[in-house]
Amino acid sequence: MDGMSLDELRAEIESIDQELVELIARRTYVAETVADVKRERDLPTTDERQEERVMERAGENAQRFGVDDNLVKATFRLLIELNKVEQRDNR
Ligand SMILES: C=C(O[C@@H]1C=C(C(=O)O)C=C[C@H]1O)C(=O)O
Repeated sequence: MDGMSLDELRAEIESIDQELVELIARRTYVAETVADVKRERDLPTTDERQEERVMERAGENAQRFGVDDNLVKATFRLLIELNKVEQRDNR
């Protein structure tokens, strides 16, 4: 990163942002498929134990990569909530 111009650094962020959106789209798509399975089995949208596992993993991965775990956990909290809104809308 050292020695890169402001424009080059911003181009790098733009490319990362695109990857992030692609990953969010993939996560949302899989969660929609999870919702289909739940609907078939008459299971509730929310699974608190699974949410705890996801949040714990998020914290562990944040530490592994040396980023603030509150930031990472807040991001995952939002992703989970958005998925549940989407799952409920599709019921
Ligand atoms: C996707 C699921 O549905 C909900 C959303 C979750 C998520 O976004 O990670 C986790 C648990 C559920 O409350 C699931 O059960 O796996």
